[in-house]
Amino acid sequence: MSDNLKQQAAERAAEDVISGMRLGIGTGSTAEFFVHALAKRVADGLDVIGVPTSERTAELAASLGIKLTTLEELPELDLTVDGADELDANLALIKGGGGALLREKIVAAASGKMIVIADGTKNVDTLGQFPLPIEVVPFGQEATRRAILALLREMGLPQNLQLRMAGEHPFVTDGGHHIFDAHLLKIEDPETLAQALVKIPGVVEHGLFLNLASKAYVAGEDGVKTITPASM
Ligand SMILES: O=C(CO)[C@H](O)[C@H](O)COP(=O)(O)O
Repeated sequence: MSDNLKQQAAERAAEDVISGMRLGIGTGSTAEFFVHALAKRVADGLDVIGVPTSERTAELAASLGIKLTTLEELPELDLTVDGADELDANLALIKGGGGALLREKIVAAASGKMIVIADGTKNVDTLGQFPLPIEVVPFGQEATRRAILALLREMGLPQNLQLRMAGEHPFVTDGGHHIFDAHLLKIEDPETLAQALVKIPGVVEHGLFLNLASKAYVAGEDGVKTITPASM
């Protein structure tokens, strides 16, 4: 069922794409539905060029005949369409469940607009039930972990960090980094946390996407709802 809802949200976003657009293309199962919907429109003559946010998305999009380039070649994009692990009413997001948060954030920030696509289970009042991914450089990782724990303690947040694993080894991102998943339960002040995390040496990026999304299509039993942030 949730797959069907993801597909509905993705297909709605594909309708917003017009010929000539330079597109950021997200990562994850919902984004994959978007890639399929986009590919159908490309087969019907839509002329777009995409920058994928992961190797996985690049492979799928290329196999379906979507023209691709890199952010080096095309550093300014019109629109990024991507999934999310959580979104609140203001379109603050947690992303990175699929491990692509760094490229996803760079691509979203280089885009004039970002549309989030999700099924209704991703909608939350307060971010934090989904563990917050924090991408770190492997060098000195234990020192970085301790610095993150000290910050969480200072902010009165649970000090529960898990190194993401892929079988017996740490999960490695497309950028060659590792990920700590922070189980925080409720992030009451995402702005302060976001600003403090990036100041820690060794932290490359985190999965709080704030003031990046301009619109979300969220699919539920009663159809696809459009959400825009109250503050924008
Ligand atoms: O941030 C992401 C990948 O890094 C994904 O967008 C997020 O994990 C949602 O994935 P899915 O659409 O499979 O539920």
